[in-house]
Amino acid sequence: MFSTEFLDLPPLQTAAGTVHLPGSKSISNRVLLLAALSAGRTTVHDLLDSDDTRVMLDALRQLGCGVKRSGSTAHITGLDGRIAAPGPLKLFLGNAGTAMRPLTAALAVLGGDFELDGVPRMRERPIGDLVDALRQLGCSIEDLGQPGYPPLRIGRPQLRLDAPIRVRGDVSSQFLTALLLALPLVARQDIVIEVVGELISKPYVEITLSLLARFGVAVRREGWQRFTLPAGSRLQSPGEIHVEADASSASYFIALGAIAATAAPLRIEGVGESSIQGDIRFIDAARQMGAEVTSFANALEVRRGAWPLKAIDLDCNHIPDAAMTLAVMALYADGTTTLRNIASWRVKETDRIAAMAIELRKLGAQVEEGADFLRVAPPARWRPAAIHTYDDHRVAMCFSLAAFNPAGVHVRILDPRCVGKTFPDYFEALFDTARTDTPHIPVICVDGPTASGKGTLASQLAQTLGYHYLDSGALYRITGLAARRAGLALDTAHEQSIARLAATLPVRFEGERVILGGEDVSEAIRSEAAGMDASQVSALPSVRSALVELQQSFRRLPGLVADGRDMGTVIFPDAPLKVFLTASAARRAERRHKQLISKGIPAKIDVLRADLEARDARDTQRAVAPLKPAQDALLLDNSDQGIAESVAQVLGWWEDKQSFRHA
Ligand SMILES: Nc1ncnc2c1ncn2[C@@H]1O[C@H](COP(=O)(O)OP(=O)(O)O)[C@@H](O)[C@H]1O
Ligand SMILES: Nc1ccn([C@@H]2O[C@H](COP(=O)(O)OP(=O)(O)O)[C@@H](O)[C@H]2O)c(=O)n1
Repeated sequence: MFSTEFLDLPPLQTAAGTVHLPGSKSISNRVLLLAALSAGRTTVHDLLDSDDTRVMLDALRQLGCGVKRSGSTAHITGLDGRIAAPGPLKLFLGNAGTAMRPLTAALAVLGGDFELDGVPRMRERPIGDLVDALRQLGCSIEDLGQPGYPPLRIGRPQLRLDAPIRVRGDVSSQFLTALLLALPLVARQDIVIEVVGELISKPYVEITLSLLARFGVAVRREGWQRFTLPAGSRLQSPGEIHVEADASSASYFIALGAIAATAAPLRIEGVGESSIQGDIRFIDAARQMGAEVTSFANALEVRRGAWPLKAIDLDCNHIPDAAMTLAVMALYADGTTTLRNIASWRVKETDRIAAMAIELRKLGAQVEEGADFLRVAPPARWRPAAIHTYDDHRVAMCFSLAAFNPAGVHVRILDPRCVGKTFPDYFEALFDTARTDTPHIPVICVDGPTASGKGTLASQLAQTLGYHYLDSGALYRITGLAARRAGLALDTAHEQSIARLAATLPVRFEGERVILGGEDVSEAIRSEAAGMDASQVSALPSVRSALVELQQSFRRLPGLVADGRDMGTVIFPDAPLKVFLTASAARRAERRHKQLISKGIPAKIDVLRADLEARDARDTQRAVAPLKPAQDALLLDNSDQGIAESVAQVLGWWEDKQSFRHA
């Protein structure tokens, strides 16, 4: 997840490959409970890994259900309607409404001695309407705290199933869902549920009904008011079941395919067109705009069809969340797009109609907004923009698609971490599938002599910007180490052998750790001796060229900060910002001394200074890629600067180069 203040998207051009969407939370927890209550063993694929699903799995284990989990797959051995561990048992359900409500209903009709509780916030979330409905049925439920709220104690019921059960539908559809999931357990006769008040969130009840059907229970429905569980209903495992990905999350990648999958389709795994989620109908709208969508059992393939996209005029009431993505697709259309019947946008995470209008205008679009519509005409001239995201994950995700604009203007997404609500790795998934010509991928180079603070500065810049980081010195250090271990003297006589080693280094970077052939060498390469060895191998021209490609391969979306000696002069000559960092020899020796002592490595300041001057001399005098500022480098002497000051200075230079500074 990107937790930076902002994320700059360079111009993106095409899209390809495969994206795996995270599973839907509401489907995950329903499937787990149904699998646990049914007869037979169920393999659940693509389960969402989140707090709420972990809570549900723990509770099911406590109830004696067989649960085996490996990665995103879970094997559940169902209880076949009988609770193996009827208590006394205390179940802690965190803040998971999708666990608390249906478990309360299921345990209450089956009976036992259970106490259900959660975090303090859970004790503030109402459950009284469900409890009332269950009591009408003859369930024994005691309020242990404030009436109508958890914690609850559940005892043994005296079930009366002949009269219709009345449940309120206008507070939360989860109460109805809980009854629908639980009552098949006791359907010795037809059981009727009547909804009081206008049922909200109907698509979620659709999901419940559709999952019940997968588990062998066909609920009869009269409108949204009356539901009947037929006598003899029994939950039966379907064997295997896939948890669908969130269909509204899919919308960003369906749009991505429509806009940018020009050579081959973009594959979206986790959801197919036969999805039980209402938002999947986004596909129809995308097709109307020109997308070519092929659907598979649990995947979609999308490619660009009509281009430019076709403007549409659409009632979006049935896809309120996913429709926001259409507003950004409209930027690429051949005319004016109108999205109607979207009044609910005004009361979501933010006033989404207003937010979309403001941000689309920043990019140069002409936008008209009404109480319940949005009309978008594509920009005559695209403008770079810093997109405000209003703590709304969907604003952040859909505006990322503006980075494909044909003018190649940059797009800045402010507060990108807001995507965490539904899709924490959204931007990672985007960067995995988006393609752009290498020169578009920004690189900041930080070159300079040893102990000037390059590594410190470069890694902090990378962290602030959410960019990748290349410590090129580490590659020379690793080469030096590998050569030593191979028994090679680090001289010209062995240049070709060392170069061959360098070209095939089995090296992996795992965060701060450096792994060479399975061994963690992060410490070993940091010694001063390893630095001297690095300096020697780095003077060998064949070794330098052997490492060029590896270094350039670090230039990946969304950008790179690279530190070394020749980043700006040789490896990334086209980098938009090059910094040459220096400090006096005395200051550098002091810094290195402090650094080594703090790591418990003994060191003498005058020896360090002599070493670093020797290294400076070798680095600056070697024939190939000597240490020197690139012609277009900005010089920074940080002898009298603290770290934060150097970082701020360079970030200031970077901002000066950004076109949307004043956007
Ligand atoms: N501007 C600075 N002011 C003071 N100390 C610094 C500054 N930049 C870096 N340092 C310290 O100097 C030491 C060497 O920095 P490092 O980033 O390892 O240098 P390099 O990568 O250039 O060899 C580190 O302990 C770091 O904390
Ligand atoms: N791009 C680079 C990076 C490092 N090097 C060499 O590799 C050695 C170790 O690099 P480093 O950046 O880890 O060293 P320090 O600056 O931290 O001492 C340097 O002394 C340089 O001789 C290089 O030649 N070119």
